[in-house]
Amino acid sequence: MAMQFTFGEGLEVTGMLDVANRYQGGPGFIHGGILTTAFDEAQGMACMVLRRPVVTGHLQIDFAAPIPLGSVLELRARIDGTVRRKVYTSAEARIVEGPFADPDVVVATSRGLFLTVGAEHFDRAKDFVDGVPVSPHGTSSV
Ligand SMILES: CCCCCCCCCCCCCC(=O)SCCNC(=O)CCNC(=O)[C@H](O)C(C)(C)COP(=O)(O)OP(=O)(O)OC[C@H]1O[C@@H](n2cnc3c(N)ncnc32)[C@H](O)[C@@H]1OP(=O)(O)O
Repeated sequence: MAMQFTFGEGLEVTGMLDVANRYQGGPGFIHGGILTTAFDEAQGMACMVLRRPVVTGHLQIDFAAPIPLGSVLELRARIDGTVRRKVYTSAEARIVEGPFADPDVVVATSRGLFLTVGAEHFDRAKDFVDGVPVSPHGTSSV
C-alpha cells in the first residue's frame, strides 16, 4: 500500500492515503479491509519511535462514515502508552481532499495493541521472504 508518512512533534505520525479505484469495496466507497490496513500501517509506523520491531496483536476499527473513491485520507496515529512488550496505539482518519472532504470530521478511528518482538519472530519465515520490503512497514501488496 502506498502511503506517505511524516513524523510530527512528540509521538504522532501522519499518513496520507490516496483512495484509488482499486481500493473499492461497496460501489464507490473504500473497502473496510483497505482502511484497516492503512490504520495498521500508520499505527505500526508510530511504533517505530521505539526502535524495536513490533507486530500487530489486536486492532479495532470504528467505521464512522463512508469514504468515497477519489478521497485523500489523512491518518494521524500515536503511541498512547507501553506496558512491558505491549504498545497501545490509537489513530483517526479524516477526508482532507476530494468528495466529502471536511478536515473537521473524523470518518474512522482505530485502537491497536502492538507487541515488540525479537529478530527470531521473523527468522522463522526467512525462507519465505518475497523480495525486500521498501520500508519496515512497506510490506503490503494491495
Ligand atoms: C530483525 C528483523 C527486523 C524486521 C523489522 C520489520 C518490522 C516490520 C513489522 C511490520 C508489521 C506490520 C504490522 C503487521 O501486519 S504484523 C502482522 C500481523 N500480526 C501478526 O502476525 C502477529 C501474530 N501473532 C503473534 O505473533 C503473537 O500472538 C504475538 C507476538 C502478537 C503475541 O504473542 P507472544 O507469545 O509474544 O505474547 P504473549 O502471549 O507472551 O503475551 C504478551 C502480552 O501481550 C498480551 N497479548 C498478546 N496478544 C494479545 C492480543 N491479541 N490481545 C490482547 N492482548 C494480547 C498478553 O495478554 C500478554 O499480556 P501481559 O500478560 O504481559 O499483561
